[in-house]
Formats: sequence, structure tokens, C-alpha cells
Amino acid sequence: MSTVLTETVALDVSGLRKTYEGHGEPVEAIRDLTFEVRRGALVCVVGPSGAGKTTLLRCVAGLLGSSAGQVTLDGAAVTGPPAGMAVVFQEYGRSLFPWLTVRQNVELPLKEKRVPRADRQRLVDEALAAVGLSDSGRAHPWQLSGGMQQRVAIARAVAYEPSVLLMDEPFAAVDAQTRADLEDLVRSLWKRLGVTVLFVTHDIDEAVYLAQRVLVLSNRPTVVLEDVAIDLPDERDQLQTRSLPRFAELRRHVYELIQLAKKGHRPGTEGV
Ligand SMILES: Nc1ncnc2c1ncn2[C@@H]1O[C@H](COP(=O)(O)OP(=O)(O)OP(=O)(O)O)[C@@H](O)[C@H]1O
Repeated sequence: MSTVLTETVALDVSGLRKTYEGHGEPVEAIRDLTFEVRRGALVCVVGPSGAGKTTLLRCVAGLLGSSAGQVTLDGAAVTGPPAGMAVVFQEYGRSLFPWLTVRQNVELPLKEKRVPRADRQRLVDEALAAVGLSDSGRAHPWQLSGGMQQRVAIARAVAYEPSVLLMDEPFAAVDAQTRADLEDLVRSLWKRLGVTVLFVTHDIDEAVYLAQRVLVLSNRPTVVLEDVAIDLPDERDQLQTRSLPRFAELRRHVYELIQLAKKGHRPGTEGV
């Protein structure tokens, strides 16, 4: 990759393939994924169930080896979990350590990164304040609601100051009102921190509301069906943005693409 490209492209996924080889028949999950995410962009990934969204994210996070192709973060090939990446998963209950306090949970990756103690304190304070949990630092995760636990997971990712933040259906397990609040939290943190975000969701409305671009995946074996630019005003508001005619158009377009994907349409085939 050229120097100019590394300055603007945070994440480069090129010719990515993944086939699971197990005891039975091999499962070709990802056939060919190629896309770039510019530094500071917020990109959502949607697709039919079983399309390979989680597989993609795990390959990007360096948690799963690919069968071919490569993932490049800040110009360096990803071969294992890279230092500049943080991941927030759906299962907040399992991703936080119950025997540690909220503060200690947020601090742990910073200790592993060998951040000096004074900086750790500041980063933890700032991250907890950013997610509205300054008063809950001494609580244990099991004393908090699901939405609060997910905010702890977000604080932990943010405190780490990642170059790229990966989110895998992070709000699937919380109620609708909490989900709306968390969506706005992600947008505001993204704007404030300038972090690059790759966000997997099965919720079309959520993808259109959050993103600058929505990557719609085909069904398995996965390719990109369409890269949809979300040309909504940058200032998003749960009520106003979602009532814009353009929001409805984009939502409809992504919905139709997913219906086509479910029927097995692929790029270049009729109807796409
Ligand atoms: N460890 C594994 N071994 C074999 N096949 C697997 C494994 N993990 C996932 N798969 C298969 O790979 C395909 C893609 O799975 P993946 O979980 O990535 O899809 P997804 O788009 O995230 O699905 P969902 O939206 O339902 O969460 C599926 O057919 C799944 O059964």
C-alpha cells in the first residue's frame, strides 16, 4: 500500500476468503470481500442471517485466520489481535469480568498495554464520564443493568484509544429505548474521538441511522452486494432523522437488497 493510502485508509480488506474446515463438510463462509474504510469513517455491515458478518469481524480482529486474502490495519497486515483495535461484542455479560469493579474492567487492557498508572487513571475517568458512568466505577458489572454493562464495554474500548473500533451487534440484547441511547452514544463518541468504526448489525434502521456507508453482504459464500452511501445530514436525531423521506428511501433500498440477498442474488445478477 502506498504512503498516501495509509494516511487515509485505516482498514483495508482485500480478497478475504474464509472456509471453515472441520470434521464434516467444509463451510465456505466468505468467498471474496474487498473494501476499504477511511480513517475516521463509520461503516455498518448488514446482511442475511448466516451471511458471514461475525466471521468477517473475527477475521478483521485477528481472532480468526483467513483462508486467503488479507486485512491491513494502518498499513500493517493483521496476523493476530492488533494493538490498535478494540472490539465490543453483543454478549456484554460474558465480556466483562464479574469479580472486577467497573473501573478495574475498564483499566485492565490499559495495564496490559503497559500504560503508566497516572495516564490509566485519567483515561478510565474520561471514558467512564463519556459513557455517563462516572458514579458507577466501584460497582461490579452484575450490579448494573444490561444497558449499563454495555456502556462499560464501550468505555473499556474507548479508554484503550483504538485506531479502529469493531462492534458486533453490540445492542442486540438491550431494550429499544436503551438501544436508541447507545446508538447516540456511539455517534457522539465517534465524532468526538475521530475513531474509525466498523459496526455489524442485523438491524437495517440502526445501520442507516448510524452510518456514513452501509456494506450489504450477499448470502453465503459472502461477497459485497452493494456499498450504500448514507447521504443523510451529519447531525442525526432519533426522531427527526428517522422521519426524513431520505431515511425511508435508504431504509427501503437496504431492505430490498437484503431480500434479494436472501434469494441468492449476487453482484452482476439481475435485479441488483
Ligand atoms: N466455527 C465454525 N465452523 C463451521 N462453520 C461455521 C463456524 N462459525 C460459523 N460458521 C458458519 O459460517 C457461516 C457464517 O456465520 P457467521 O456467524 O459469520 O454469520 P452471521 O452473518 O454473523 O450470522 P448472524 O447474522 O445469524 O449472526 C454460517 O453458515 C455458519 O454456520
